[in-house]
Amino acid sequence: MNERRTRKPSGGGNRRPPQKRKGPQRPPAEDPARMAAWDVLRAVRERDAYANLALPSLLSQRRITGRDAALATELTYGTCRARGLLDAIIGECSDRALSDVDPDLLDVLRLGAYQILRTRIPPHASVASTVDLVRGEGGSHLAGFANAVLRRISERDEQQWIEKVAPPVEDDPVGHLALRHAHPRWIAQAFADALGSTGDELADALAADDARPDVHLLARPGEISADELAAITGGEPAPYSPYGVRLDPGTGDPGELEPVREGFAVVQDEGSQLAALAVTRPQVEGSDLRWLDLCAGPGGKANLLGALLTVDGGTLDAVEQAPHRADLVRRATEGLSVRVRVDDGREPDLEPGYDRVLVDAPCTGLGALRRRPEARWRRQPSDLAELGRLQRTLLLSAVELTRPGGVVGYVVCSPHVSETEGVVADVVRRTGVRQLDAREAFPDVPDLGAGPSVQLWPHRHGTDAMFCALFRV
Ligand SMILES: C[S@@+](CC[C@H](N)C(=O)[O-])C[C@H]1O[C@@H](n2cnc3c(N)ncnc32)[C@H](O)[C@@H]1O
Repeated sequence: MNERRTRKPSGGGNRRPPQKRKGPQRPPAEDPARMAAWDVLRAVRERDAYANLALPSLLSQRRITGRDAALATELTYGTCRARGLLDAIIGECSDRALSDVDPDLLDVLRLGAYQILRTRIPPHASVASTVDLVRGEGGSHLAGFANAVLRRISERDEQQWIEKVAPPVEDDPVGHLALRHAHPRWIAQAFADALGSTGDELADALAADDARPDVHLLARPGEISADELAAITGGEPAPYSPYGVRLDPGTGDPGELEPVREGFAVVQDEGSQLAALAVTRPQVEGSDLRWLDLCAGPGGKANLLGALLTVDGGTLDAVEQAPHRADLVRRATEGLSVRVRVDDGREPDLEPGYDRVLVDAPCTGLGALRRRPEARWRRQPSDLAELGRLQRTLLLSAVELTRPGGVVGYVVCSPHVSETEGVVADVVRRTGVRQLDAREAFPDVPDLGAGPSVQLWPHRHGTDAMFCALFRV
């Protein structure tokens, strides 16, 4: 093998870093798609920006549309998702530790590596276009470093790199699958614990979690039926939610659809619809017109519950601690019989005696990683302890606020057992509240496991990984 090609290139650390770019205001470059992707990667790293908010706003500021916008989207989201896998491979191809490589340069190497390994762009074009970016921003010596690293990466395809850098599946199945599907190990382990699998099902779950999710709409009850909405939007009725519509992947921006602009429909994952509906399913004796949503912002489930209750003549109280998120709830539930309150759900200033209470608790969001490309690399296991305390306290508060015979639903968008079964077991032990078989509240949904709680999964149900437990007070 050619010695120059096998020698690990060094660079970045002691040399002049790429000039700081001036952010979104700078004029579009010759390669607007890649430049936009690079700028968003930097905003994610430096400012903790959300890629799925930063990118659309930057595309619109720079008037990037059509194929360039599609390419920028693919490169930005794909690179954010695959970061851990890309870093492992880049690390193999550089003689410097990644921590010694200038962070801007590392971002562009990730962008180049992603193109080489996970797109149909020919490897030589991926290398050349990335090196051009570096040359334009950082000068020729850094371009040389980038060229050497990326050319080494292009000597193998993704499968071959995984075989080289991942731990052997026989020694460490979770570690192997985590790297193969570009997830942090602790998250792959959390999925494995929840599924009871370190084999094929874990691989399916991680693969589905690494894919672009379908977009679902909620047809607002009382406004439009799912069949009508599907006919207007060209989507199809969702498999399980009577109010859900699954959009065709080529539909474009769902916010531009007429029924969404006019407020007859909103974007909402089918799993969220099912979890909200589950709280309405168990029978309660006597009055059933006073419901509470204890963690309501930004108002997705309050919208569905409020619409159902408005049709029946009841009222939903929607509590949200953050004022700006309470505003979102107000907007989402305009025209419905919903009272929005800014309050702390742990000790709200409310009259107890609700017929149904939903606790859609703050959580790690490990069940919706598909929707936030960078989220899997930002979350930390240390987030769990504080969230766990909050989740327990909110669920205990919900039990206190519910009348005897009423129903409480505990929902999190996470399969992590410490946020799901751990919280449920603790609250059942402390209060003696009776857990219901939540599977009965998900009619016609297959593969719900042994119960009594329900855990939805992208690979089984095509939804986010929502967890739902139901209780009778
Ligand atoms: C998972 S989100 C709820 C999503 C919402 N149910 C929906 O479907 O759109 C959790 C919400 O709880 C809010 N929250 C956090 N701590 C709270 C507290 N102590 N009391 C009330 N709300 C709280 C957060 O600001 C966040 O908006």
